[in-house]
Amino acid sequence: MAFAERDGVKLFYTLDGPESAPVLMLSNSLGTTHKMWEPQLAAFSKKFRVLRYDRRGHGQSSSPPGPYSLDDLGNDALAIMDAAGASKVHWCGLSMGGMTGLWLATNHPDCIVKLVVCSAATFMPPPELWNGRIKTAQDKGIEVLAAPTMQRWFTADFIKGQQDKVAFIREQFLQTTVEGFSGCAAAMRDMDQRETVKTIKAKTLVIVGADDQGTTPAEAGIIVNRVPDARGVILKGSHIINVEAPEAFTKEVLEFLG
Ligand SMILES: O=C(O)CC1=CCC(=O)O1
Repeated sequence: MAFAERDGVKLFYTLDGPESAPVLMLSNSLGTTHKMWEPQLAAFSKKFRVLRYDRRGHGQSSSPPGPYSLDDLGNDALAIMDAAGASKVHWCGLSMGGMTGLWLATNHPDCIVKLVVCSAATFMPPPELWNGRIKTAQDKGIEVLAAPTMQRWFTADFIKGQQDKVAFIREQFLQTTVEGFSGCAAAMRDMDQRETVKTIKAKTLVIVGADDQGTTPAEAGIIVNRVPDARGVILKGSHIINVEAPEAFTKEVLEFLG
C-alpha cells in the first residue's frame, strides 16, 4: 500500500504478485474502489505484478473539488505508474476505468502494452443525465443514488441471488464522497473519444455484459469498430461484469494477455 501525489492530490495504490512480472494495472469504475477487482486478484497476481488504485474522489485517495476531466484521471494514472516504477503496463479498466484506458492508449501510447476495456463507451450523452445525478448527490447525498445504481449495475437475478456480492459493491459506492462522485460524473459528461480512439495502436479487448443498459453492447461495438486492432466479447451479466461473471471475465482477460 502506498500513495502517489499529483498537484497535491494523494492517490492510493497497491501492488500484488511477483516483482519481476509484467505489470497489469486495474482501474475501477465510478463509485467503486480498487477492491472491486478482488474476484480477479488471485488469478491475475499469479502471472502479473498487479497494480490497483483508487481514482481521485474514491476510497483512500483525496477528493479535491471538481469538476474533474478525463485528462485529470489519465494523468493521475500516469503519476501512479511513475510512483510504482512502471513505465509500461497492460491496462484493464471497467467503465470509467475503461474510458481512462482509452485516453491513455490514445495520448500516451508508449505506456500501454495491451488494453482491456470493459463496460465502456467513447461518449456518454445526454449531459442532463450526469447533471441530474450530480445535483441529486449534492442535494440529497450519495445514499439516494445507491439503489438505482445497483439496479443498473447488476441484473435482477444477480441482485436476488448474490446479495453479498452486491453488498460488497454497494458499500464501496456509499463510501464515495460527493465531491468525488460529482467530479467524476462531470468527466463522464464532458468526455468525447469518438474520433480520438481511431489512433489507438495497442491490441485491445472490449468486454461487455449482454444486459448492460448504460454502456451497452452497441457502445462496445462502436469501440471495436473504431479501435484498429480490437475484438469484442459479450458475457452474461450487466455492468460490473467482473463481479457478475467473474470466472468468464478472468479467463477472457488472461487468454488475451497471453
Ligand atoms: O453508472 C453507470 O451506470 C455507468 C457508468 C459510467 C461510468 C461508470 O463508471 O459507470
